[in-house]
Amino acid sequence: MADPLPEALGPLLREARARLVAAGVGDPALDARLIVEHFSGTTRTQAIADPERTIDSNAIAAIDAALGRRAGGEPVHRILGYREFYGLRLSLSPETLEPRPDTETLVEAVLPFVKAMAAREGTCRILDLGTGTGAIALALLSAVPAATATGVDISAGALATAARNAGELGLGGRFTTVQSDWFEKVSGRYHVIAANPPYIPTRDIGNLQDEVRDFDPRLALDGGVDGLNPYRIIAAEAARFLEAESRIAVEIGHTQRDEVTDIFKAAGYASVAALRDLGGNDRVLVFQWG
Ligand SMILES: C[S@@+](CC[C@H](N)C(=O)[O-])C[C@H]1O[C@@H](n2cnc3c(N)ncnc32)[C@H](O)[C@@H]1O
Repeated sequence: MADPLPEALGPLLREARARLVAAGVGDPALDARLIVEHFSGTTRTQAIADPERTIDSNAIAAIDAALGRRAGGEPVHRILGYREFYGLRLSLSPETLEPRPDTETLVEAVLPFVKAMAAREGTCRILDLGTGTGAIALALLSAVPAATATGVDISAGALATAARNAGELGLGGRFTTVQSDWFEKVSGRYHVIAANPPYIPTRDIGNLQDEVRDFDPRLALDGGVDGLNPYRIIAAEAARFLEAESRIAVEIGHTQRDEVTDIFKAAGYASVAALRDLGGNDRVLVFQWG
């Protein structure tokens, strides 16, 4: 059994880190800091300025349990219950994918268009297909006060989390949710459709990192036999829900650029942009309709 954790903040952080190092965790210093700060309600500045500060026993017990979970392989943001995305704190639930920094590339890709549409038309209607935590829609709404968004997901649990996130961020008045199998229950027309659909081929799910395979919902990962099924459905049906001069932007797996481009071009869309993520991988494709 591990030694009891120290009560003073500085030594507590050091011991937390040592436990995660011993467990072989990838970024032990960062994860130890996130866990200690979250459960003790302290900040990085306090750890530097006041390392002798005493942490109460309830917080120590919570940190102890959280370190055990992290050492056992649970992703740190699942333990904290939230993840930052585009500067927004988004709550997670078992039904939601953890939003990833790569997906911020999609937000950046359509943001200028959303801003321009809102300036020209007084609004910009956004449809976020497979919204999960609401990450993409809420990031765009937070940046463009005149925009509105509809978040679609097949998972009722994900939509409940997205609606809660919208409310907590003060964006609930401009965000609605629709439980739907892609476009089945969707109505209206939109200036922007954004989607980060499941795109992992079914046979590759077993080879994903443990933290992804065991903790992100399978519904958020599995894109069918070749990983491209959701793109085929979206490309075939989106036109009926798009305004003239609109945009559709999709996140892709890093090897899928040509295949997904072909799917959208064959359905009548024109390619507008292809963007790479911070790691230099192909990540986002933007198409125009009309
Ligand atoms: C890769 S996750 C993306 C979540 C979020 N948009 C993000 O970027 O973090 C894909 C999402 O699509 C949803 N989904 C899967 N199949 C769907 C379907 N047939 N219709 C609607 N949503 C679906 C999943 O529940 C999941 O929330």
